[in-house]
Amino acid sequence: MRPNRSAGGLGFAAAVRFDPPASGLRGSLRVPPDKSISHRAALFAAMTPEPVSVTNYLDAADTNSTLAAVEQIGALVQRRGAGELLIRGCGLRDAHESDGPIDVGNAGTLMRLLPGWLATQPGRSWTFDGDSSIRRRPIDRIADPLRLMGARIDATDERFPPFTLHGADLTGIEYPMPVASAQVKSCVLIAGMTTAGGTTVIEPAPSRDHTERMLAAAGAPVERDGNRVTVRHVDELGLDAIAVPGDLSSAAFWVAAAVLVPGSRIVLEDVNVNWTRTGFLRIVERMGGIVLGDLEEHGAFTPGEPISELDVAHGPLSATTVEAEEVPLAIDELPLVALLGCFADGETVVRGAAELRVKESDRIQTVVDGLNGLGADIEGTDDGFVVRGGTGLRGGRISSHGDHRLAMLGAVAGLASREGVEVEGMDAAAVSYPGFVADLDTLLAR
Ligand SMILES: O=C(O)C1=C[C@@H](OP(=O)(O)O)[C@@H](O)[C@H](O)C1
Ligand SMILES: C=C(OP(=O)(O)O)C(=O)O
Repeated sequence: MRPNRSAGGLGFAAAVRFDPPASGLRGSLRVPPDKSISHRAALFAAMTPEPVSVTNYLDAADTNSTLAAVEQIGALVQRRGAGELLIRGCGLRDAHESDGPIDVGNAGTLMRLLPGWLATQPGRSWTFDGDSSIRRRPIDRIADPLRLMGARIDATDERFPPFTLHGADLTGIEYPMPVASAQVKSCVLIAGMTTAGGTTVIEPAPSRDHTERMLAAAGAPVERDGNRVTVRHVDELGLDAIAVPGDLSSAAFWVAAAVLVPGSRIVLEDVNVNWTRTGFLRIVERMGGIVLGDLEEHGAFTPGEPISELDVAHGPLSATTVEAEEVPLAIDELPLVALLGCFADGETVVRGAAELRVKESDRIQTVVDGLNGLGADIEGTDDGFVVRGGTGLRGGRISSHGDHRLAMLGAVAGLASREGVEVEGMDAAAVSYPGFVADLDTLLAR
């Protein structure tokens, strides 16, 4: 049976209702292409002097901002069909100055990675800006290492967009990162590949490694030694083709929905199962949820990313604790851990996740307020949350606060609740998953 869903309102304020379905989610689905890998595909293609073919590129607001940005600095993007692009780049040392500011929209990844490349262009400057959410997100985390390498960055209140970046001939550094952030690591490695002696970043804990994999595929010498990642000098990148796999962070919403809604059994196809992204699946498994898939690192996709199907069924859950070292491996899925915690026996705790406070919204505050408003018993801490679970959710109304992951969290909460949930600002899902509601219809139609 179709869910009872009604939409009202205009623009970002549109509210959409998600009711518990009469039977579970069923069938198979291809989730959208990976957002992190799509951003990197466009950026790396733009840095490459020869044309690069990209297939299965994510057509969503964030990754469209990246295409617009690379066009603004001189790359030509030919759109050949759904998700199919041919990108003719500028080469590593010839990014053009842009007429106006580069608008990163809502995309933190674009705002933190592109400066890594542009900082290497001596004598040229660019201004970056974005939406109201991006203007609250710090850039000192990339400005500090880029300044140590020789670039100049003038930021609003020292650490926020809009900011202006002045490129320079950079010097290599060895950089112990104060936060476990794949965006900072990627920025420094991208900048580092033009430095004479190379550049090393030291991660406090492993984070997603798509940049390292793409660097290696493009011929940039990159090595890992424990938590140290070093990139060495390269004159130009060489890449022919990039095929983007399915996004685990988007798949995670269906994993949670299938685990929570009685009678569910679904298969998600061609999902990227890079170990640095599958922390959420390990957490779900620890809570007693059943997700079957081939999570070994083989079956490589281009360039060097493993994929698998995920076979997920409804089942009971028990509480778990997520500690700091697991956080970067499941960072964007932690709101879903809070939701699962509401249905799990015992107390679910997430610690060491203060980074959630500087995402598209303060995801500790918005998750805690949002789920408590639906009948949860969840308490925020400085660096995470504590959920007293087992009673499920009544339902009610939740705001996305313009945050795509909050919007989709609200939808899944509605499916799992007793009385249904109205999500205010569901349109925010278009940042990473424009087809979310249509895909839900597919899983409810079987
Ligand atoms: O490198 C990336 O593509 C990303 C890294 C993570 O951010 P941080 O590096 O800030 O943790 C993640 O939250 C974001 O959605 C995408
Ligand atoms: C935090 C996210 O992305 P970004 O940092 O690129 O805005 C996200 O997608 O949840």
